[in-house]
Amino acid sequence: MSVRNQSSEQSAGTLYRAGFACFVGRPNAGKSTLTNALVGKKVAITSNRPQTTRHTVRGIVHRPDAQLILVDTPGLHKPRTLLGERLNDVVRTTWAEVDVIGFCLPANEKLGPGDRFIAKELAGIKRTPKVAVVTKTDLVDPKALAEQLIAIDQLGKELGIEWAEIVPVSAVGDKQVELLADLLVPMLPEGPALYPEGDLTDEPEQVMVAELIREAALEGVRDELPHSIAVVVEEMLPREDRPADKPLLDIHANIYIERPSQKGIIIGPKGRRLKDVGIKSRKQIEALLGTPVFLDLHVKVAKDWQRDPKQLRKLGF
Ligand SMILES: Nc1nc2c(ncn2[C@@H]2O[C@H](COP(=O)(O)OP(=O)(O)OP(=O)(O)O)[C@@H](O)[C@H]2O)c(=O)[nH]1
Repeated sequence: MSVRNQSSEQSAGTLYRAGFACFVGRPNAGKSTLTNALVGKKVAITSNRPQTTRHTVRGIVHRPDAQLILVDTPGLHKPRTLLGERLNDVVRTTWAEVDVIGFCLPANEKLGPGDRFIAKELAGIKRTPKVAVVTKTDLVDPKALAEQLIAIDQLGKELGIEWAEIVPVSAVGDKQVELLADLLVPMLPEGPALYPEGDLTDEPEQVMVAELIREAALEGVRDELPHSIAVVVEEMLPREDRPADKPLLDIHANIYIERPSQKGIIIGPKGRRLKDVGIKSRKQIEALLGTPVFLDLHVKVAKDWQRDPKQLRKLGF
């Protein structure tokens, strides 16, 4: 078994690498926290670069030697319906397309049926390297950690998964997060950066909120409006005079389209579509920010915004 510690030798070499990784694992395994720890406070603005990946980019690790792009996969579920099976096909396709998969397993919980279910699926993905990431190591003592490492090693043997690495990390305690990046990078293909460094922002919440609205607004009309919508969050303010246990966040956002003729597509008959976009994205924003939200959406025309540098700047590109 090769378990990596900070003292392990690190990859040398001057080649530049760029590629994709995704973290999988059951709910609460620590995937988001780890992504944030790797990427830092900045998140990717990817709205205008659909050609690079079909997957939602969660964050980009920029390093002198590499660019590691972390993408989201939808969760894998025990399929009970045909739709469930189709969704799982999407997950498998993503797994086969990324350059490396990080399988997150919390150090403080015994391997369970949920982990096994995902591991069995991973075993079917032969070509993509799989790294077992033992998360939340700050919550256990060395003995418990050692036992978990052995259990994961055995799980791999039992299911025929060859772990490229088994790496214990603590995202909260900032232990071995850097090492994890060092181990993932050599698994990426050689090649130039896929995103310019400027594609990062310090305002993750605002950008993510705009991105959620944009996704919802594009749903079902992608063919008609492929890249011609942009969303700008104008204001995010807690509503005044609310009791402390009933906060409300007011969010005002504009959906920009290029031509007046596109307005009808976004708004829909009797405004129904825009209303649905509002309901759907509000739920997701509430889940993201953990607070009730009042979402005020407006549709505006910014003529030919994709071709106008001034407009592009205003729209955050
Ligand atoms: N102590 C400790 N807690 C952690 C660590 N990483 C994550 N957590 C906590 O574990 C919980 C779940 O973490 P998330 O990062 O949201 O897990 P996730 O896998 O993204 O969860 P889903 O979004 O439900 O799939 C949160 O309460 C985190 O604060 C860690 O390194 N140490």
